[in-house]
Amino acid sequence: MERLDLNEISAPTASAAGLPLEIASIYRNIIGNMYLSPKVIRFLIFKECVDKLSCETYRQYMERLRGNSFSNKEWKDACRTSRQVLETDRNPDKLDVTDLSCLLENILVLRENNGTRDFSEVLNKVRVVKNLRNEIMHKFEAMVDPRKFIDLTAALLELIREAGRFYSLLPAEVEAEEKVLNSEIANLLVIDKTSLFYCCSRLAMFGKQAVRLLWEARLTSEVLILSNVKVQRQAVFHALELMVRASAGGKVIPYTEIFETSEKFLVVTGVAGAGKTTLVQNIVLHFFELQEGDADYLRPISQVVLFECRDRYSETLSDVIEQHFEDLCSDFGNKIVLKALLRLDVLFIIDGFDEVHDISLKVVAEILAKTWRSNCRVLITTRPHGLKKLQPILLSKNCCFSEFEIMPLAKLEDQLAFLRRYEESLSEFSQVGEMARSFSSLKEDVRSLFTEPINLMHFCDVYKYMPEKIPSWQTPGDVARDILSLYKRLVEIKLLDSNYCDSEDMIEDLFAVIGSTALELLHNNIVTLSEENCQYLKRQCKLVLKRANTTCKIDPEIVLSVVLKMCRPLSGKRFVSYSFPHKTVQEMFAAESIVRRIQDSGDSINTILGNMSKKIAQNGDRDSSFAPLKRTEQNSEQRHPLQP
Ligand SMILES: Nc1ncnc2c1ncn2[C@@H]1O[C@H](COP(=O)(O)OP(=O)(O)OP(=O)(O)O)[C@@H](O)[C@H]1O
Repeated sequence: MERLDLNEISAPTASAAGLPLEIASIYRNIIGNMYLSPKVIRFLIFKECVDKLSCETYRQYMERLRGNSFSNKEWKDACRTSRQVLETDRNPDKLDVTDLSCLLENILVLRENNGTRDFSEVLNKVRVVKNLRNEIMHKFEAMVDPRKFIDLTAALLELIREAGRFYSLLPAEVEAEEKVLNSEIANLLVIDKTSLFYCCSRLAMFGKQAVRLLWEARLTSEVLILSNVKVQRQAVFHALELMVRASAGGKVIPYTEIFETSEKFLVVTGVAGAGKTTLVQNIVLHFFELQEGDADYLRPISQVVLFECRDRYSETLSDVIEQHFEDLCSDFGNKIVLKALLRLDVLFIIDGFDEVHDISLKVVAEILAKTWRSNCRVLITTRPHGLKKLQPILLSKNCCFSEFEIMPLAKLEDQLAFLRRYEESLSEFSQVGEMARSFSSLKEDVRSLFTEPINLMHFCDVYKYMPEKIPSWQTPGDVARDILSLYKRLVEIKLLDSNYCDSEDMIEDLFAVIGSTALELLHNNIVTLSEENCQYLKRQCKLVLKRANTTCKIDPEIVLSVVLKMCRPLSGKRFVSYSFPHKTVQEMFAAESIVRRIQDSGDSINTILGNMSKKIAQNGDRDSSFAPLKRTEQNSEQRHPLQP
């Protein structure tokens, strides 16, 4: 049985000690499924595969039995999620119940050519063990139920006896196997705190709570991009549809069905603002509700780990694990917790692969390398262009994946349903239905611009702050122009609040500075600003304000608080950072900056971007205001520097 180094763990926490019955049941059920069941099925595998050569992988062995090679499709259909381990492994030691039962079933079927052996009873008994595994590992109620362990051990003893009958073993051999099993069962009356399974048990018991603590408050509500109004994410969530790419020929499915595919790796693509991040955040929230009976599609998932590729602080997977399971990591150490996690059915979510940088790429690579042979699943979201970089990485790590694309909200009825949810949640819209009505009055070609949630969100903002603009929209270009002027209007309102009236030129200059910053950041693939980055931007704005020579004193923070939002760190050990309210907003500012430069200098986009690259290459990180975030000690007080 797998043991921990005693030096690696400290005493259990009081909470574990306070729940001895539950933890004891979980511990036994975990050992039953992760150790005893594989051991018994392996006993049958050894009997069945006496002619297997040690140098053969299981795929090669099966191909020898059937006399020819499997096509890729045949292999996938025969072995589903186990196909990669069975393709590479040569002995059954590292295979779990799912892999072992799949292997045994395939071999029995392959050998059955002359119909002389009736193996249906053996298979039935293996299936009982496998089903118990799935029930226990996927349902917390089953995992804490001590009767499940009794059922499992009875099923395992039955399986040994059936093996005796099927392989005509000597009674002494069967009895010896039963005796070993019974004594291992008896040993489980005492919890071995040095066993990896104990760490798995603690994770099963407390892991979800820890993840909930980290994410729930962050994800439950959404602050709307411009209005600073909070809505409940699940109340406004519009269930998106996804298109299955490649072999499935463009079938459209509800997002909850993506987990039904046999691939462990799921890639969800979507254009800017299509709703990728919102989708995964909604999935995480659903995961917390599992106990209440909702979200059955997440049943097979026992833990969730969410990693955002824009994260510039987590250097290893171990850092990510520590953020999620801080207490368990301090009891067992990060490495052990990660090792235990990989034995459970974890869903790793990697959000925004298109934003990946050198540091986060290492974390992504580690997740892929460590999960491909486990029962974990990995859901990755990316804008479509990120796929070019992602695909070769997935293939090099042996990760077969299914690809899904978020469908645009093309039908008017869907767009209206989307808007109505927000309208109903925003109490400030006194007359619910008015915003949707205003939307339906748009010209068809203008309306067809609003196929992504982010655009509908912008519609909500324009409707709130500049409803008079909407009837004048004739072309898609009119909409884009007004969304940016909306930001200018908001800054203007803020400045008016500070008694500053003559602001038009100055706002243009401020936006030029912000736009050029947004562009430089994007050029470096940076969507998260450090406090230093922010201070730099503030200094630039101060220069503009100084040049404007105003009589009243204006704090640049007033302006920046409209265009940047604070991102709270995931753990107290990390630092506050800032970002534009949405990447698409940063892109709008950057795009305007390019247009301004083209108008001023007549240069092409390529020349402008080429000059930026040259400047960065000449200066290196030394002078770049947007070098990767630095690890500096942070003030304990996390004040938004943009908020006076
Ligand atoms: N399914 C949805 N239901 C309700 N609102 C949504 C939904 N999807 C997205 N939104 C709204 O649209 C905004 C943009 O969506 P989101 O950030 O999820 O897009 P994205 O595809 O991750 O964008 P990007 O590629 O630019 O990072 C969200 O902040 C949210 O307000």
